[in-house]
Amino acid sequence: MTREKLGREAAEAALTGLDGWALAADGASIHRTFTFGNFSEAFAFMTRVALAAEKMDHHPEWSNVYRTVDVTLNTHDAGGVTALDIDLAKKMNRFFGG
Ligand SMILES: C[C@H](O)[C@H](O)[C@H]1CNC2=NC(N)=NC(=O)C2=N1
Repeated sequence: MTREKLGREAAEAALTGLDGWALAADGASIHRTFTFGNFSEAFAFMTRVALAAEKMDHHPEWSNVYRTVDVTLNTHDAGGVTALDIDLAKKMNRFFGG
């Protein structure tokens, strides 16, 4: 099940090969900071992610300052990290990579 909470080891294993993402100290969320060339690039990324997130019905907790976007992902119902978070993190990395 995609909404099944991943334990610390499973979450860490899922993050290997996912550039830039780290598990929070409490194991309940994953984080990445994306840095762009300028604000327009950062906002374009957020727009693409927002549309994908809405389709998934899975939404990032994020903030944007100028050309950086800080992202936290978790699954509220599960109270931690699930495959949905890993899927959204992968999509973000793909959008970031071009
Ligand atoms: C009802 C709706 O499916 C839920 O509230 C969705 C919406 N977006 C969500 N986004 C995230 N990140 N975690 C969730 O658990 C979540 N739940």
